[in-house]
Amino acid sequence: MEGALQLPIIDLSSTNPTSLTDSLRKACIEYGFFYIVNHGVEEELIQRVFEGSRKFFDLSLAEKMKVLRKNHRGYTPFYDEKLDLVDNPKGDPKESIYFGAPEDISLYGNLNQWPPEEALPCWRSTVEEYYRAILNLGKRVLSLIALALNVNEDFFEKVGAFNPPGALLRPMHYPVAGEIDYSDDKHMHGCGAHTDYGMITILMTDGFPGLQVCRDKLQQPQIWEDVPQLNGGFIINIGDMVERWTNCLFRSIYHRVTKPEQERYSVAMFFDPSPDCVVECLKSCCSESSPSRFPPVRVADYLKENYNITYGYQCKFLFCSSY
Ligand SMILES: O=C(O)CCC(=O)C(=O)O
Ligand SMILES: [Fe+2]
Repeated sequence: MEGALQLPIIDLSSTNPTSLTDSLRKACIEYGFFYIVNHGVEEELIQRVFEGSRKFFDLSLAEKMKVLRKNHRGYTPFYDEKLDLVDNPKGDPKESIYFGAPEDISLYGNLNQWPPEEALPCWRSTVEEYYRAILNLGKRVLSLIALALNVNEDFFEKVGAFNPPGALLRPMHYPVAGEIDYSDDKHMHGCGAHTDYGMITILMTDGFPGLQVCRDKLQQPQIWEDVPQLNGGFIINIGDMVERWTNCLFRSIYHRVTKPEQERYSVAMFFDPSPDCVVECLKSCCSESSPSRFPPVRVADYLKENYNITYGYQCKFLFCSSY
């Protein structure tokens, strides 16, 4: 642990659009991580999501296993996700649950999975309300990111990134020693080092520390800096897809969560573009002297490859629109 990082704070209530997009551009280039404040999401809704999430993870393992992840929606038990096989060879000692868009009705119906309403009253309505609020916020942030890249503000809509919606909401729980045996691996982290695969991630934590970033993964020894929760703010990071669109101008930064000293909860929304969207370097981000570093990629192919590595399975249904 090398100390806390002073991340840029982007104030969405700013009445000066040029200074807003300028500061956002700088934040995406220099850090790939930033806070947003005055975002319009009610504190009361955030508290309800955390309260429901604690109650969900408090259910018995047998109850949680009834909503075990299928088609990339549902409960992911401890050690299911393998993000860093060096430090966390058994997988990450955290549990989580994935939700897709409430409106995402596939051939198989809505794929989200819910425990019975009696077991967890109002959980479904709270999660759906939060999903819609963060989806709107994410669309707003992505339109500002588009302006910061000097493309039209509806760029991400126009390339089909939201049609159908690919964003996944994921409440997470990091237990303390006792519930999890950390003793056999002293380097183990709550969440192994990784980058996020999508466009952006919008994260809220319960305020307990743990999140760290490594701004230069090639530098040895690596320097990991703490990212504290900012009161009233969301933490946003750039994902691999925006890094590829911008030819590494906007950076998808390695991050992890340390072994928790207190029980810790967080809720992330991953803005993955739609499966059939093709991500290709923006013209303004490459030239003869600085050619594109990545070939165009179909989002379904990129996500499939990465989810297969981290979960070790074929995620067919996640991409059912493309089969
Ligand atoms: O729980 C956190 O603070 C971050 C988790 C994370 O980075 C992820 O799930 O991708
Ligand atoms: Fe992440």
